[in-house]
Amino acid sequence: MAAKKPVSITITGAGGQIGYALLFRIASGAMLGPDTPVRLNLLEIPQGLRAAEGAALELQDSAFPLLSHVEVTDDPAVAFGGANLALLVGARPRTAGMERADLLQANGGIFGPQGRAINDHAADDIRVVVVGNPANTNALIAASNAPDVPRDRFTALTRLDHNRALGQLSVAVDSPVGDLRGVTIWGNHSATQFPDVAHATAGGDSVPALLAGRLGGPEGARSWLVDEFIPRVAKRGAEIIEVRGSSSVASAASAAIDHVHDWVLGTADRGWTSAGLWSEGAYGVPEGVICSFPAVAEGGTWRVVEGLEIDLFARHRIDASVAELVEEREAVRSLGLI
Ligand SMILES: NC(=O)C1=CN([C@@H]2O[C@H](COP(=O)(O)OP(=O)(O)OC[C@H]3O[C@@H](n4cnc5c(N)ncnc54)[C@H](O)[C@@H]3O)[C@@H](O)[C@H]2O)C=CC1
Ligand SMILES: O=C([O-])CC(=O)C(=O)O
Repeated sequence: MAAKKPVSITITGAGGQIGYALLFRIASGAMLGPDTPVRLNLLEIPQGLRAAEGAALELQDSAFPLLSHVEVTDDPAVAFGGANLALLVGARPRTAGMERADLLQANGGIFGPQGRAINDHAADDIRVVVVGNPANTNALIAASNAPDVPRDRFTALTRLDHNRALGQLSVAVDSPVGDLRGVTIWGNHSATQFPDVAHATAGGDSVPALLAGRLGGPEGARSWLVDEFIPRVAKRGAEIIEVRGSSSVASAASAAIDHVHDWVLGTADRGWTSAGLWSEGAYGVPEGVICSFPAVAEGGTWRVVEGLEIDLFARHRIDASVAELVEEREAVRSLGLI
């Protein structure tokens, strides 16, 4: 049998923390499966090149049978040349005294040029996931600067929020995470996100009913969701920073791998997951923001799961997070970034 052609994967910010947690798992086959060789193109800024080069040395020392080549560069045209997949991790973190507009502008300087480089140099089947924050709006900037690439190839990572929700629910209803279905993260990867369990099941049983059974009825379940579950998931990033002394790294890398794995290989019979996708108007979300939706993937394409009943409580929460996405879009538009 002819050897499979390696999939060319660009990782930006490869010399950073999440990069270091990602590279070895991708090279081991965790993302694309045990029979798909990979070629890794690591993009860094000049200050980050040595760290990326060090990681490349360690990749060589790991002798991964699936790893065909590693390239380290600070030139986006080289890094995205022929790329089939791109994980955009490198971003400008918020520093003391920085307003949101400053952060959006600084990231516009990264994701605009990277979008153009993807447009001009990537392979026709390029698929992009943005991890670097603010992930949804950075993905919007990149997509808007890549007019020749179909919009639905640009996504933002909200799988970490989804996995966090599964982790919390697993404890709350005493069910293995693998038995949980029907959880959704709606909106922005920010504190306004809405982790929604109205349609969730555990081993086939309704999660709202299980919660009510454990928490003294529907009111107890509602209080737990509003006062504990939703804020815990939405603010988990801050909790990790406080406890660990630095932001989520391994869980973020793991979620990025889950996102790409499911996008390329499909969600099959595991039900829906959550992904930040270009809105075409589903659930009343305005077109042209990158919003987290319930989503399944098949044949390399994400599809929003439509037709879910949205009650008034959910509607308010979704609308609030979408309003933030629209505000961010207006801010980057007024800065001339999209
Ligand atoms: N969407 C999500 O669920 C999550 C997102 N994040 C975000 O991921 C991003 C990366 O986090 P870490 O790896 O911990 O940060 P880090 O600071 O350790 O690494 C970032 C790397 O990106 C590089 N970089 C900066 N500008 C670049 C550019 N223009 N091109 C290529 N590389 C560039 C830096 O040199 C650095 O090595 C942050 O924005 C963080 O907020 C973190 C956790 C979860
Ligand atoms: O909160 C942060 O700074 C990092 C992040 O996006 C997360 O952990 O969800």
